Amino acid sequence: MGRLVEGIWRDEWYDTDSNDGAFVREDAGFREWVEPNGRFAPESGRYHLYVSLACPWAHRTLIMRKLKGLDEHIAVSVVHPHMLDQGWEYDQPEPLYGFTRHYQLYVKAKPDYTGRVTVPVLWDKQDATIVNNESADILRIFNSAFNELTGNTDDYYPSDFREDIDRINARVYDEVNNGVYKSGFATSQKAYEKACSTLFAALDWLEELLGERRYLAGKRITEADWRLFTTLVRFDPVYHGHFKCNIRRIEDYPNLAGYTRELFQWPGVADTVDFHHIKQHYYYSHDMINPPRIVPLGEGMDLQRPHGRDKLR
Ligand SMILES: N[C@@H](CCC(=O)N[C@@H](CS)C(=O)NCC(=O)O)C(=O)O
Repeated sequence: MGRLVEGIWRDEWYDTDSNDGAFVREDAGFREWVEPNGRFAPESGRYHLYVSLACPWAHRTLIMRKLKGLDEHIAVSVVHPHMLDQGWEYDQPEPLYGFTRHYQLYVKAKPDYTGRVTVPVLWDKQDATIVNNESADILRIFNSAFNELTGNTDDYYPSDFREDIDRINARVYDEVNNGVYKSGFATSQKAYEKACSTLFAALDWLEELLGERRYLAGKRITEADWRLFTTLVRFDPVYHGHFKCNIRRIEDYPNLAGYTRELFQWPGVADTVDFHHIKQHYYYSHDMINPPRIVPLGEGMDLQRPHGRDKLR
């Protein structure tokens, strides 16, 4: 694990000391957009998506790529699940430049880049650069930018739901998606307890909401659901133990558990979930949390069971 400083790789762990033991996530460095008549036009085969199957942020983009029928237009490369002293690496050299380390892409895009080297990355083959490395943006790009090419106009950020979606996303991002990391990467008891209690208060809120609504924003599935799902599906097998988010399991929340199963069973989605990568990545890579690197056997809840969410229709 490390970061680039002016284009040079440095092996270092997150700095929590300057924040009283709390983990603070760095903002993504590339935030361009794919749009008709823009620098990055929506074209088939022009973009490449680099992901980790373990990473919840990258996972969202894989789901949206699937839901929006982009498989044949945007190819994908997957990093090895273990993120060690060279950061993310490729088992086989990646297809565009033969790189074996993910940071090489960042240096190619910006030779003096300073910052973390993360997945997902949406890469433009034409200009040989990173278009965007923020999953929340990539979701929205996939949601609408390629509609003319695919003919798929399914909308996961519909205008009349946006206010609700944005409000829900804001809390889910800070307290749940990032909340599990704040709990797991905390290096002081106080920072851990704060993150973990905030996380479970948010899960309690979601449990109640999902008792009234089939999906987070109402009757219709939206990006807010897919953003939450990738954290929920990792929760029982990884975050509950490895990140010490152990006040309850998702399985102990009837509505959240049924909802997680429904989203898992959504056409195409189960294929994007890889528990081997998920468990190997977290338990093996974070040796400061798990020094012997033992990967536990359990895989969490049975996601194939009927979800029973139809009753909320
Ligand atoms: N804001 C980014 C965060 C992405 C992110 O942090 N990805 C993790 C993997 S789950 C990563 O690549 N971490 C490497 C690092 O922080 O050095 C997004 O949502 O796309």
